[in-house]
Amino acid sequence: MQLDLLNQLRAQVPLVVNYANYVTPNFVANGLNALGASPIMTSEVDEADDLVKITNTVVINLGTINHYETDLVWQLCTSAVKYHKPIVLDPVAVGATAYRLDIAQKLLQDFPIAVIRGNVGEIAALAQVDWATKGIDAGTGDADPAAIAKACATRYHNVVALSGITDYITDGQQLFKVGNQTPLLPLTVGSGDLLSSIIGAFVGITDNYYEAAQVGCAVLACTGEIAAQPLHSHEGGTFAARLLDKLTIVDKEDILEILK
Ligand SMILES: Nc1ncnc2c1ncn2[C@@H]1O[C@H](COP(=O)(O)OP(=O)(O)O)[C@@H](O)[C@H]1O
Ligand SMILES: Cc1ncsc1CCOP(=O)(O)O
Ligand SMILES: [Mg+2]
Repeated sequence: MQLDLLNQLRAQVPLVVNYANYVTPNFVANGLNALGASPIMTSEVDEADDLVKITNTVVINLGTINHYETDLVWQLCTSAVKYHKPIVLDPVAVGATAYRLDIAQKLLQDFPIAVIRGNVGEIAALAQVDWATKGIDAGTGDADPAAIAKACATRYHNVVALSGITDYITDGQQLFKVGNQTPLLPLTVGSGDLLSSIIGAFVGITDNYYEAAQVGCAVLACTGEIAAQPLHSHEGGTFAARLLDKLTIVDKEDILEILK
């Protein structure tokens, strides 16, 4: 795993344009900023091309997608192709409604999405694997998450980061797992959104999107473990603040010391 990407990120301060949902943008922006990237959220189609021209990456989060903003999303992705900028997709709750699934599938059909980051319910929906999805959460099913992730990456010819108690990162062939975890991460609404944008920041500084996704998952999972260490299982609010504190100072050595 190329953990040197963390030092590279802090040296390069990649700009990450986020089409964010309206629930967690502040947490995502603060998390990116704490890690050393430079976030910008936008909701204006008339500035999309100018923003993408100067960005490292475009992150599309479908958490609160709506028919007023589909033109903005398509413009951000069209400009990303024009300026050869990678796109990361977070298909929030894509299995919950036909509307969300349709939008996600059209995006994947129309644009070369570099990385899809989602929980198992979301990735299963895109891979068309049976799974009982539950809104924004992972839901339940029998299929093997690693196989679901591989099926999704193979279908869309990209990298998939399937997050969960273990994170599975795959390009359809290779598979990498991150075993570090704390229950306080899934307890924090927005931790998945932040993970997608952190992966976006790493994708913005290397052409090896498979490596970038591995490092993004390892950084959040390990920093989460470090932040959670002194806390009780109900202290999600304190955890979110401590996570931002630790993202500011976590380094390659901290991660290598505990990486599982
Ligand atoms: N059951 C779990 N136990 C511990 N960590 C988890 C669990 N599920 C997800 N995570 C971690 O929480 C973070 C957010 O992932 P996840 O909750 O899967 O995304 P989302 O919020 O989009 O559903 C990731 O770092 C992931 O590794
Ligand atoms: C609750 C909610 N509703 C639409 S987006 C969103 C936040 C999802 O955040 P995450 O996927 O990181 O838990
Ligand atoms: Mg999510």
